[in-house]
Amino acid sequence: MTPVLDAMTPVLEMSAASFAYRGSAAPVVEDISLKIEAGQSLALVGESGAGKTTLLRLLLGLARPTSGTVRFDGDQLNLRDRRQMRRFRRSVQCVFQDPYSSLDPRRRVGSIVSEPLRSLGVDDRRTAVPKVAEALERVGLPADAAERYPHEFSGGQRQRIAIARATVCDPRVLLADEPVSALDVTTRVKVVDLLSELKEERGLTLVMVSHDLSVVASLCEHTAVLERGRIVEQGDTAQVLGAPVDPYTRCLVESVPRLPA
Ligand SMILES: Nc1ncnc2c1ncn2[C@@H]1O[C@H](COP(=O)(O)OP(=O)(O)OP(=O)(O)O)[C@@H](O)[C@H]1O
Repeated sequence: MTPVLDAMTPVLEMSAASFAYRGSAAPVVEDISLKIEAGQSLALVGESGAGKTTLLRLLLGLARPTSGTVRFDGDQLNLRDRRQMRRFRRSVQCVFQDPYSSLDPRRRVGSIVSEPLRSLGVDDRRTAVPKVAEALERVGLPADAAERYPHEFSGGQRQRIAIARATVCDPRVLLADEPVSALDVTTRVKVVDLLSELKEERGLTLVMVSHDLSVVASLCEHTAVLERGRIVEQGDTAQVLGAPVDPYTRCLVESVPRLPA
C-alpha cells in the first residue's frame, strides 16, 4: 500500500543507525540520526575513511544497518518488500564519483540512459527514446550522443551522461557520491551548475558526499560532519562551515588550501 504522506514526513530518515562490515567487530558508522525532508539538500563531509560512502549506501538500501533504522517516506526500508523497493528505485537515484567506471563501455549511451526506465518496467527500448533524448538535451549533450559509446566522451560529458541516467525517470531524490571530484576545476563548476539547476527546476532532494567544501557550500543548504563514523555536527551549511562549533569541523574548514594573498 502506498503510504499516506504528510508534508512533515521526511523522504529519508535514519534513526540511531549503525553498520559494521562483515568480519569486523567495530562499526564503521555509529548511532547516526538524520532527517532528509523533501526538497532539502544535505552534504555529508568528513575526512577519508570517516564513513560517508557507507552512510550513503545505507540510505540507498545497498547495505542494511546492523542496528537502528532507515526509513523511506516514513516506512522502514525493507529490501524484501518488492512493492516498496520499486517505489524506492523510482524515487531515489544515484550518481557515483567516477564517470569512467560507472558507465558500461560496451553499451551505447542511449541504452545506458534508458536503463532505469527499462528496469522499472516504465518503458521499453523504443518508448524510452524520446525520454532519453530529453534527458540528454537537459544535461547539455547532443541528441546523437545516444548512438555513441561512453569512451567517445570527456570526463565532464560522461558525468552528464550519468546525471541523465539518474534523472531520466524523474526521481524525487538524488544521492551523489563525490559527483565532481574526478573532474578538472572548470568542468567541475559546470557540472555543479547543472546539479544546482536540476535541483531548483525539479525540487530535487539532494544528498551529496563531497570533500570539496566550496561545492558543498554552493549546492547544499544543510551539512552533516562525520568523524570516525559519528556525526559531530549538523545544521545549516552557512552555520556549520561559517562558524563551526565542533573542533573537528573547525579543523576540516581550516584545512582547505587557500591561494596566497
Ligand atoms: N567493503 C568493505 N569491507 C570492509 N571495510 C570497508 C568496506 N568498505 C569500506 N570499509 C571501511 O569502512 C570505513 C569507512 O569507509 P567509507 O568508504 O565509508 O569512508 P569515506 O568517508 O567514504 O571515505 P573516502 O572519502 O575515502 O571515500 C573505512 O575504514 C573503510 O576501510
